[in-house]
Amino acid sequence: MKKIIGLTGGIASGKSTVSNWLISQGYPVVDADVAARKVVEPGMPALREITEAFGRDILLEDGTLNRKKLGAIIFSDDEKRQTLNAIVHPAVREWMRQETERAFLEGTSIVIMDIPLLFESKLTHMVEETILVYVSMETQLKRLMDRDGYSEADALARIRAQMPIDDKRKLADYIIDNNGPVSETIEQVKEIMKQFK
Ligand SMILES: CC(C)(COP(=O)(O)OP(=O)(O)OC[C@H]1O[C@@H](n2cnc3c(N)ncnc32)[C@H](O)[C@@H]1O)[C@@H](O)C(=O)NCCC(=O)NCCS
Ligand SMILES: Nc1ncnc2c1ncn2[C@@H]1O[C@H](COP(=O)(O)OP(=O)(O)OP(=O)(O)O)[C@@H](O)[C@H]1O
Repeated sequence: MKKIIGLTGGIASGKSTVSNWLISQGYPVVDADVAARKVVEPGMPALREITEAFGRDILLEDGTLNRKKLGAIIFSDDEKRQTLNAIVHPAVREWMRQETERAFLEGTSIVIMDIPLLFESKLTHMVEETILVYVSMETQLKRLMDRDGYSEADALARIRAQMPIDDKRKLADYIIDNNGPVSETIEQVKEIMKQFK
């Protein structure tokens, strides 16, 4: 039986911490953030569309996307974020579908899709089960600022660009509480994964 599990959470909630452990255990993880980088590489149609919408100044000198600049624009402007999403998300979905198909062809029975915007983008139809990596907003803000060095205002803008993580709790099939130490988080992941064996 083939199964696709959606792993989600808010920004800096600990998805990579969980998915890195799953990868270390041999589970195939298809990551939407990786997809979102692949589909805007030089030469890809989405990058051309981004330069048409945001201007050529959105590129670095070597022709790659200036992610820092684009992030500063889209996390402070809902309309511009929607413009970017409309360009990038269809290509991300297609890449995710292909990678998942490839993993199944290689013989796996479970694929984990790591999708930060699983609920916001209404992508639950792509998966059979949903796992939320949960932290309180306080922990989320602190970890985001510590990891990426954002000011509180910049970190809050990123958090507010997503569905409040407390609302995601109501939508998820499984919830992993990542407020404590990583070891406790991994114990919870192990318990959940037992059910899919
Ligand atoms: C704006 C961009 C260039 C900023 O790049 P940067 O390297 O700083 O961030 P990165 O891509 O690593 O994303 C970090 C996190 O930000 C959050 N995030 C990214 N894009 C969005 C968005 N459009 N809306 C809400 N949250 C987002 C996610 O939690 C993600 O895990 C980049 O995030 C992007 O291209 N976003 C649009 C694609 C997208 O929606 N990606 C999220 C998964 S599909
Ligand atoms: N249980 C924990 N205790 C302490 N720090 C943690 C814990 N879990 C994650 N972190 C740290 O918090 C930060 C965010 O975690 P991680 O990068 O896994 O989140 P993410 O959800 O993948 O983020 P993003 O949405 O930005 O991709 C990282 O610096 C990570 O090392």
